[in-house]
Amino acid sequence: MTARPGSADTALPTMTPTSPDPVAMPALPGAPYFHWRDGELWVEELPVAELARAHGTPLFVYSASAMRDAARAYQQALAGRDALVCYAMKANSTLAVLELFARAGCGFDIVSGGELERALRAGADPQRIVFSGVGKTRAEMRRALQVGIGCFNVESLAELDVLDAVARELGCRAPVSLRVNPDVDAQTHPYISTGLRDNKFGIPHEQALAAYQRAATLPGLQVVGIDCHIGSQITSVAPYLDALDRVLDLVEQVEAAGIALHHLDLGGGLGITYRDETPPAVQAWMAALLQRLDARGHGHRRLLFEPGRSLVGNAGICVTEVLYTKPGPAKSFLIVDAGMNDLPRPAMYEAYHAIVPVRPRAGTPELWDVVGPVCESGDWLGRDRALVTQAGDWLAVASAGAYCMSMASHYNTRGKAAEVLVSGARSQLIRAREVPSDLWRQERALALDVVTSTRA
Ligand SMILES: Cc1ncc(COP(=O)(O)O)c(C=O)c1O
Ligand SMILES: N[C@@H](CCCC[NH3+])C(=O)O
Repeated sequence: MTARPGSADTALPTMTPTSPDPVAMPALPGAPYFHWRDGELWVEELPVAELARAHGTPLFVYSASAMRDAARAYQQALAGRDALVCYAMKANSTLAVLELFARAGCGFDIVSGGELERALRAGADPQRIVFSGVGKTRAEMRRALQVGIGCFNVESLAELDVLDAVARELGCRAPVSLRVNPDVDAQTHPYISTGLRDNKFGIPHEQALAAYQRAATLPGLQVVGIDCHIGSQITSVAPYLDALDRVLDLVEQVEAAGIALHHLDLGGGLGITYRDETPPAVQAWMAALLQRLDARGHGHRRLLFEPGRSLVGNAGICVTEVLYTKPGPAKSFLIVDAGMNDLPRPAMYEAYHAIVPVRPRAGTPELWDVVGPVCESGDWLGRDRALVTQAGDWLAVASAGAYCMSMASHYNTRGKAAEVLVSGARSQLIRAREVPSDLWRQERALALDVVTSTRA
């Protein structure tokens, strides 16, 4: 009987083993960078088990080649255009990952002062940074202006006025795009849709022309472009084309009003395969956008993109150890050492991640709920997964490169996991595992006299 990571995974393509495997396994979504060799899971030219043994678990393992190739796919699809890929670093903001993308020629999309400092620390060129987000503070604006960032993606009229004031205080002009909310359904999970009129993001497209006219009158602002990001994990081209049409309608109106727009920022959001989704390849998706741009006479414009998930999502896995098996009358649980604090996506969005044994065993699979050690019933990583496993085994949670470590928390005073980056047959620890004292480093012992004894 073939061990499978879950009945739904049967939709994944079957991979030809490089040598006779004791147990044939379907390809992971992160293939070919994560692949089966000699009956176990490998990342590039290293066995995953070797990394787990060396660094312990939970452990995030990333493929540098997967990240580099993903960035290259964008750059190749944009070859011959004046374009910049700004990695949306919220997807995975570990410094070494940022350094990798900076060296690959990417800029960055940031959403906080913290992300700005991380990007600078990683060697980012401030001119290649765009600053999105609905709640930028004055202090964040000031710092971004002082370091000379490329563009603020302004998300409300109120923010325009504040940015104008901050820039004038500093005696400079802030480069701005307005983030337009085109009211387009991205057909994704409601929590990660951002381009509908009900969402908090962007300036409603009906108000955008007036907003541009206002921006053009403010002396602290320099209008440079237009921006639109409609959501995340988008798996079809149609919503992008709808949004692009709305953006181009606006570009034409804004320029007819005498306001020049230098660049178009078309955001990020391209989806990846977690289970059986079939998002368009970057090349095909981009070709459709470029064709529409050309057809409408805007092909000469500078283009910015803000991809996150599609650059890193399938470039990472999380390796976790089975601590206990807990068969029960209603449900059988595999209790593993990674929890919702490490991998929040299932708890937050009921998201699916494939889960496979690092060293598959032969046998008859049983159905398990894979759960973490955190004291919440929502602390699950996978439900009803068909697995052959036992305590002490390592499991790999696939597609864990995006929105896992960057959304990890310290809940239950659990330190964050370690991270390893692999390139060929070499690996580097890029984040050491946190120890408890790391977690209370900023806390202070009680000094106030607030406790009176309740004892008689
Ligand atoms: C403004 C902005 N740009 C880019 C992204 C990146 O999205 P994704 O990771 O889906 O490519 C996001 C997240 O949805 C975002 O909010
Ligand atoms: N955190 C989400 C994506 C949100 C993108 C941010 N705008 C996820 O894990 O899928």
